[in-house]
Amino acid sequence: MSSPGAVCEEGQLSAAQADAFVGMITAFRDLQSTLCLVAPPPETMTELTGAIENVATRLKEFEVGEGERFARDLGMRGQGHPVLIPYRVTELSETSMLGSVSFGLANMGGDGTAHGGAITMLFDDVLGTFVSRRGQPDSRTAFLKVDYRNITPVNRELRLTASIDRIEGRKTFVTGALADGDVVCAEAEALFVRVLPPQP
Ligand SMILES: CCCCCCCCCCCCCCCC(=O)SCCNC(=O)CCNC(=O)[C@H](O)C(C)(C)COP(=O)(O)OP(=O)(O)OC[C@H]1O[C@@H](n2cnc3c(N)ncnc32)[C@H](O)[C@@H]1OP(=O)(O)O
Repeated sequence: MSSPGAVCEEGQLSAAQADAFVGMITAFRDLQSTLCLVAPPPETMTELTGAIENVATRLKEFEVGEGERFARDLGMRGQGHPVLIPYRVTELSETSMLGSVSFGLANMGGDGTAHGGAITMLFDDVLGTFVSRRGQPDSRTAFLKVDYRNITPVNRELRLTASIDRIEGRKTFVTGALADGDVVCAEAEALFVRVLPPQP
């Protein structure tokens, strides 16, 4: 079955590899979310811990070097990484981006709202990827400021916007926002600086 929204147009993976990997990551995310909801008896937890350890042991058979790892195929917009928040890009121009995102239960801080750190991580990933595509590749976050304007609900489709404000030499200044309908949940302001060789 094809995973909805699997995107790898810039990556090295074939469509079949990308679909299969995103499927595995999606199952892992479901596990993380489920863990936030349950209260099993100790013997069940011991049994399931063994099952999870077995999966990790099996996967370790396929460890590869940097550059060959599927999770680093960053063309997949957060979908191919077990911890990043997956999002969709619906419009992309030279200086702006529109997309959508939904935080899962595993990203919850409390009372059905997203953890502030998860929101900041989303902005870093979205703005960094956007700068790589439309600003300057090989840039790193120099600063990232987030204003939490209102609570950010989990399990709800939110609007994600980003724009490049200006480029000065190696510096790309960007802003981003996350909104629930007309309500602005959070806003971000960031500077990405293009690294110079031999910087890693
Ligand atoms: C095939 C295609 C694929 C496409 C799809 C690709 C996808 C690919 C997506 C990646 C998506 C992941 C996005 C995550 C991105 C991270 O999270 S990166 C990790 C977090 N960031 C870091 O670890 C950065 C650590 N810091 C550093 O490495 C260095 O401090 C930096 C940022 C490279 C800058 O150091 P530097 O190169 O020595 O530059 P430096 O001379 O200090 O500063 C350059 C200029 O920036 C200014 N500046 C530097 N820092 C600051 C600051 N904090 N505040 C204000 N100004 C500053 C300086 O004042 C200077 O300004 P000018 O004098 O030129 O006007």
